[in-house]
Amino acid sequence: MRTLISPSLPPLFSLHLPRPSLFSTALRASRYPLTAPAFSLNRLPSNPHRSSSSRRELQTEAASKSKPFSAPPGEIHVVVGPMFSGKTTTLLRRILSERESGKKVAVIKSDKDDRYCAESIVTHDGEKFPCWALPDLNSFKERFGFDAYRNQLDVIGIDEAQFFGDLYEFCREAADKEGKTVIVAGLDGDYLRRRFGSVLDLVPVADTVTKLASRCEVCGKRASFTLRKTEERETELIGGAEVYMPVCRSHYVSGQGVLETARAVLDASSQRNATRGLEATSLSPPF
Ligand SMILES: Nc1ncnc2c1ncn2[C@@H]1O[C@H](COP(=O)(O)OP(=O)(O)O)[C@@H](O)[C@H]1O
Ligand SMILES: Cc1cn([C@H]2C[C@H](O)[C@@H](COP(=O)(O)O)O2)c(=O)[nH]c1=O
Ligand SMILES: [Zn+2]
Repeated sequence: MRTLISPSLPPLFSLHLPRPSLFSTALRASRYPLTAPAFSLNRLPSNPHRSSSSRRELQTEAASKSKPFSAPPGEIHVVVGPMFSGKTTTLLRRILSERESGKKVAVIKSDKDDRYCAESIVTHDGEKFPCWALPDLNSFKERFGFDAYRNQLDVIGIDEAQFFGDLYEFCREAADKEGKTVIVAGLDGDYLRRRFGSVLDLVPVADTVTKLASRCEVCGKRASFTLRKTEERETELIGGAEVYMPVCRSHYVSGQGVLETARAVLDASSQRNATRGLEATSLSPPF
């Protein structure tokens, strides 16, 4: 593997390029487009064939091209865990603390989650904070106002992040290019412990990742998983304690095994009942 940049030398002079590489070709073709902070304008190499005024022109041109990169870098913080583990509570605390320190904040949640209240994020303990309930994250900038987004917003909280298909693109752009701090709360896994939406895709671009735990409803131990108590099998199913319970690993494994069998039995019986005009109902937890 070849090291292209040596940390001990100034960035532009430290490239070891034995023959034209993609990097040097692009650099020549676009006349110094690399104006992100790592490539400081003061270090533009002096070219004996250029006058100092044409160097100044180059620097001005480069400075104007650097605008998209001129926002200070933002941050991405991801908070995951099963249901009832305190994700919304944690998001709320961090948002309040950012606001107390003078930052301008906004919170977004998926409009799919219509439990409790449409215009607020609400914890399972009833704490609330006003939010934008949206179908996707891309619509946020327009709804908030492009100007207000650019100039009057520092911190964005996102709750129920598993429901946003454009989560990864939105967060990366907000933090990398727009200098925003993004705090993301969502389920890492669904009721079958499969990755949920694109929350986990954020891990490589996140500054911090926190996995919270709840208490197992059966034995009181640490609960890292969510068990669905009803017969439904679709991935997305909005609900609270009437549908889901937090469980530890051993109660997930035993419960899920029994529930899957019960779902299969119910499927078969509902098919039989459908032909007789009856309907199957919900399951009881198998503990
Ligand atoms: N089985 C449960 N049913 C209802 N509420 C619960 C249950 N277990 C814990 N809670 C409460 O939910 C709170 C966490 O709520 P919240 O922050 O909304 O969690 P999350 O966003 O992770 O679902 C806990 O502090 C606890 O008081
Ligand atoms: C496990 C699981 C959950 N959901 C839904 C249920 C709730 O509406 C939200 C999670 O809310 P919380 O703030 O984490 O309590 O997600 C789902 O649709 N599918 C699932 O498998
Ligand atoms: Zn348990």
